[in-house]
Amino acid sequence: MSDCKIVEVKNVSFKYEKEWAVEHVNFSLDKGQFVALIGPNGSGKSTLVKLILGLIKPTVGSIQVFNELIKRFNNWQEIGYISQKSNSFNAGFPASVLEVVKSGLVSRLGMFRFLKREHTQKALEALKVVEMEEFARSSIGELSGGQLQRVFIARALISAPSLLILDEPTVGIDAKHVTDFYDLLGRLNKKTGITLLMITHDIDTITKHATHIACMNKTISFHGTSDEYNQYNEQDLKPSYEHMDQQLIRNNYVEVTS
Ligand SMILES: Nc1ncnc2c1ncn2[C@@H]1O[C@H](COP(=O)(O)OP(=O)(O)OP(=O)(O)O)[C@@H](O)[C@H]1O
Repeated sequence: MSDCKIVEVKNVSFKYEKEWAVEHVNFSLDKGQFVALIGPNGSGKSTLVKLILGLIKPTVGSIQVFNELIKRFNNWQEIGYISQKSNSFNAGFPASVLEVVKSGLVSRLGMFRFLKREHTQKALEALKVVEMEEFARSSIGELSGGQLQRVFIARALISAPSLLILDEPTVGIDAKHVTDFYDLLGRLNKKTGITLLMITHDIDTITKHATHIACMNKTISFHGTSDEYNQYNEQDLKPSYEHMDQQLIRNNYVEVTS
């Protein structure tokens, strides 16, 4: 499963104007992994994701996606992205769930060319994957936060990406539905082999679902399997946010452990 590097970040640092937001990051994502990226507020997680998406360029270092340097990569359909902003989607927008999912084809087909019957079929299939097909004809405004996130995943899945990146997708979803949502992502990852990279603050629950955990505080201070992360925890070495702060201050950055 892990024969192909989906993302390879090599010694990347990035600064916005004067402040370094990301420092000396070495990080890779292998095919089929479900990686949770955790770390305190302002630790550079979203910045790392923006770098991987090519939205900003590294100040130092290089990034490859699907074995290609990011500046040469143009197959962006391979990457689905669900941003933090999707949580603030205008629920009053007059569209059905099906229409929202089909809009995921706009970047591939252009506006107004996603209305064919085969595209409706694809949208229904994507909704089935996220267990939301019964809501296809509902208005998007009728859905709960958790249901809305599933619809956004379906919208991302309709163009069949190999990598799906999610930036704090559970903000505003109640605890019970957060677990259901992570269960769904875990099933999606196992069934389809899609690679997942997700920023989250749900440190306590995410190890049950993700295959790997990466901890960030400007640099990557820990990157290993969820079991390795739990062992770290048992030895009372869990890279809690406070611990990560101290490490960062002491060492400036800490070597990746895997
Ligand atoms: N557009 C920007 N211009 C200037 N500074 C920025 C910008 N975006 C982020 N920063 C700064 O870069 C640092 C890293 O921010 P980033 O959003 O990547 O962290 P994060 O770990 O994703 O935080 P959170 O968990 O709160 O979303 C922070 O100090 C932040 O204030």
